[in-house]
This record gives sequence, structure tokens and C-alpha cells, in this order.
Amino acid sequence: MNYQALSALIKAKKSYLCVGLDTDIQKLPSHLQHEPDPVFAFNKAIIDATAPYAVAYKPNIAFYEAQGPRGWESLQKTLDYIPDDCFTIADAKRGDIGNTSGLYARAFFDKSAAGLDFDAVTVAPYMGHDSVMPFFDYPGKWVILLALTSNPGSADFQRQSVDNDTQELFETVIEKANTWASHEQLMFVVGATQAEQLCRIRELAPKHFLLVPGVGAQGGSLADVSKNGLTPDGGLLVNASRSILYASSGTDFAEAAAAEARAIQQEMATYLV
Ligand SMILES: O=C(O)c1cc(=O)[nH]c(=O)n1[C@@H]1O[C@H](COP(=O)(O)O)[C@@H](O)[C@H]1O
Repeated sequence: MNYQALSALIKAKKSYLCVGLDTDIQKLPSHLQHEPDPVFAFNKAIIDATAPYAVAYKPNIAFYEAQGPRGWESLQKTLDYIPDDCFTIADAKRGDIGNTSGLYARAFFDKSAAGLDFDAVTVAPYMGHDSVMPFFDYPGKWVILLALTSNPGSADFQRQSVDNDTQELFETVIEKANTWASHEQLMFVVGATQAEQLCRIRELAPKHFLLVPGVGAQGGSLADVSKNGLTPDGGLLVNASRSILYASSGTDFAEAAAAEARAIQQEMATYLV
């Protein structure tokens, strides 16, 4: 899905909600445990329940990898089930020397290789340009580069002063990455817990989409993120995972997820006008 289509989707659905499919087999409602593929059964119900309110889905690959071959199969079925008009993100946080990154890109982008055909993959910038460039070799696909993450440890490196104390490392990451690709193939991750930095980030990346995780379970404010981050084209994908997936642990889990997603979408609609 390209920049214009994503922007149009956000306007049509009045939503920039990304549902994070961080499906933890140990947290599934007990009545699903007898299904042949409990993870897929859960994801299918969550997707059906939340699709009216979401523009994107982001399976976090760790939750699938940890299940071995069974997990990869659940991931494949989940990706195939996500409606075609939704943006899909493999949250894999990859990045390695060039030839290895090339294979990571192939794994998530080339359907004829591993069967997966995501729109985007999350990538760590730490190894520099040659670790990121191979992901841009797939026209129409996106890199979502970690810039300023939501976790407390983001202070350890990302907030360190660099360049004779003129800026912080996450700012250098954004500036440098902007020389590698345009806003039509590159997004940045900015945690919702970092909303006060969004004004500065918008100076460096005025048109880019930002993937913003950290509302819900991590306590970030949707109001603050929206105020500082929205652009005329939308420009935000705000992710919530646990607060939607595990809104109820009973047989009504899908209804509870729908209610949670709907509440977020309705708040988003008020910021989009
Ligand atoms: O890249 C990410 O998606 C990500 C970056 C970040 O800075 N913080 C962050 O929480 N995430 C991911 O976003 C999701 C957040 O989940 P919840 O806190 O349950 O909504 C998880 O899959 C995290 O791995």
C-alpha cells in the first residue's frame, strides 16, 4: 500500500488505529485452547471484531517465533486473513550486515520466498545504512525505522547528546535516514510515551508516517500524540496491542476488543476533523 492509499484509508475510516497482534498463547481464553490452531482462531476473531475500526495490523513476530514452526504457520494464516484494504506490519526489528538484511527483507516481503507479503517491516538502525538499504529494494514496501522508542531504556542511547551536544542520537537517526529514502518508503517509530518530543520530530520529518506504539498498556496519551503528530495526510499509525487483545479473558473477548478499538477510533475521529 502506497503513501496516498494509506492516507486515503485513514480519511475514509476516520482512524489511524493499528491493532497489534501480540498473541500470547498463554493469555488466550481457555475455550480456544482446544482449537486446532488457537493462535489463529484468536487472531481471526480479533480481526473480524476490529476491522471496522482499524487501518493496520502489526503482528509482533516474537510471539509467533516462540512457537516454532506452528507459530510461523499461525502467522501465515493470520496475514492471509487480514483484509486487503488494511496495512500490514511485520514487527520484527531486523537489521544486520547487507547480505543478511537482504534475506530478512526477502523473508517478509517476497511472497514467493517464505509466503509472507507484508507492507512494512520494523528495522533497527544501529548497524547503519548498509543494514537498512536492502529493505528498500522492494518497490511499494516500507521500512519502519526505530527512532525514539517507548521503553525506559530509550534514554540509554537514543537520548544521548551527539555532534558536540547539538542534538540527540534519535535526531541524527532521522536526519541520516532521510538521505536513504523518501517519506514514501520510510516511516519512523516514536513511542507514545515520548509525545513531548513529537514537535521536534515533526520538524525533522514533516511528512513521514510515524508508527506510535505505547498507548493503552504503556500509558501513552492518544490526545497528546495526535495533537503533536497528525499531519494533513494523517501521518500517524497508533498501535495498541494488549489493551485490545486482552480486554476480556472470557468468551466475550472479541466483543470486548471491538469495544476497545471502537473507543480509540471514535476518539481519533475527533482529532481528524
Ligand atoms: O516497534 C514497535 O512496534 C514498538 C516500538 C516501541 O518503541 N515500543 C513498543 O512497544 N513497540 C511494540 O508495540 C507493541 C506495544 O504493545 P502494547 O504495549 O501491548 O500496546 C509491542 O509489540 C512492542 O514490541
